[in-house]
Amino acid sequence: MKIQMLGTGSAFAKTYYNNNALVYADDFTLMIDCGITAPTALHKLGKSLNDIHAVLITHIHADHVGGLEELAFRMKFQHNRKPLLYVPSKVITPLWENTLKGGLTQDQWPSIDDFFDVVLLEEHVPVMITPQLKVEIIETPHIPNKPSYSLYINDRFFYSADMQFHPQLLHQLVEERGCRTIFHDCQFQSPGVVHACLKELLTLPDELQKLVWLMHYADDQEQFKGKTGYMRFVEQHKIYEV
Ligand SMILES: Nc1ccn([C@@H]2O[C@@H]3COP(=O)(O)O[C@H]3[C@H]2O)c(=O)n1
Ligand SMILES: [Zn+2]
Ligand SMILES: [Zn+2]
Repeated sequence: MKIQMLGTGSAFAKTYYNNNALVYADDFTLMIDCGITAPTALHKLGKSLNDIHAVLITHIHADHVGGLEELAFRMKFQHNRKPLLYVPSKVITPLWENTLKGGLTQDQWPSIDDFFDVVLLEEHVPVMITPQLKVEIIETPHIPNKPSYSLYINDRFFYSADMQFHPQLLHQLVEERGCRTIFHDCQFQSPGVVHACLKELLTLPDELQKLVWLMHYADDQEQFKGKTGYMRFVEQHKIYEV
């Protein structure tokens, strides 16, 4: 499979788009998260919303779901179809009740099912989105009592959504589950609190750092080139085979 970040920016970055991704497999395009800037980033890449077959949501911060209202309305009015929406079961109610309902609902469309074909995801139950795209959600710590999920794809690629530093999970994925590439959010400022910060990620052993690519970074990313140990930066819009 291939992955192309629509953006690699932190929630408040202004020179990078929101940390959302396009995953390509079997002529199918899955968007991972759809933040405020996702429609603009797609436009910048010359892609139509109609090129997106499905969207997967990790948690309900606006840099991950703020573009869903536009996506839902434009799919309905311009493309006359309902996109597939993969959502962890613990996230579906807050996504509709706390994020989308206010803007989307009207008399004849009272429910999220009027806009999306929803597929609920459960931990430990991988889903075959296409024959070449297997996705498993892993609940990872981000904000207390707000469910947030990272992804383990095709038994070899870990995509953190927004998560606190969790070295045990990274070790387990690499040493016990065959993980070969890790895309990880990274906050430059310490302490991380709700994200892994660079200082924490630099405590990972060299062999693990070599698998790590940093994303979800702030506007001052350039200043940190050469200061990330063996970890590399993901570049937005570049296509990676993983
Ligand atoms: N307790 C919190 C909650 C939020 N935040 C900031 O708000 C951002 C929301 O999107 P994010 O990408 O999860 O990053 C969060 C923090 O920058 C934070 O720093 N501390
Ligand atoms: Zn975020
Ligand atoms: Zn978040």
